[in-house]
Amino acid sequence: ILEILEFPDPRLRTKAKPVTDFGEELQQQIDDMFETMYAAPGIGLAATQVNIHKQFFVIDVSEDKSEPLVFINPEIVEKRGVEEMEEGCLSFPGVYAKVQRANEIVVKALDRHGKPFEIDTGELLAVCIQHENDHIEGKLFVDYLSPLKRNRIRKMLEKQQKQQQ
Ligand SMILES: O=C(O)C[C@@H](Cc1ccccc1)[C@H](O)SCc1ccccc1
Ligand SMILES: [Zn+2]
Repeated sequence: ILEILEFPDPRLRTKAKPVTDFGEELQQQIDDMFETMYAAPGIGLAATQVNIHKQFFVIDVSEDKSEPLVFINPEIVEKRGVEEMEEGCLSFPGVYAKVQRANEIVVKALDRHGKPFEIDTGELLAVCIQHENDHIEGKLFVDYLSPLKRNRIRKMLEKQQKQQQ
């Protein structure tokens, strides 16, 4: 289980680098991220959140952990429509906020063996891909909120973190 960075940790703002080596280290990191995501529990987890600054994330929106997906060096090549969803984030325990995102997207990425693939998807999977893709760009869902709301969330989490020290 990997430790998940919590806002306002500045490392969450790091821009991840493209993956070039698909060897053992990456394979182990992918397995560790799935284990961490399922344990959270969550339906997505980006490498940035566990302080690995490489461009990849894992997702599984299935009910029974049956559809693990790995997106490496992802590129969202098309966005259509708009939908609003109440989002959570493993880096913001207990924080939920409405975010508007495209409701249909086309994504190009590499799988864990470096093989290119493309998917055209919508609904929860599309929202999750956009949420995770933001993470590897150092963008967080609170960036879509007003500065007032973002500061309130920061103060609340800093208070929570002080109590845990
Ligand atoms: O990146 C993360 O922190 C994991 C996120 C992924 C996510 C956020 C918003 C909307 C969809 C996915 C969540 O912690 S996973 C928890 C969750 C579970 C069911 C539905 C929405 C979020
Ligand atoms: Zn998140």
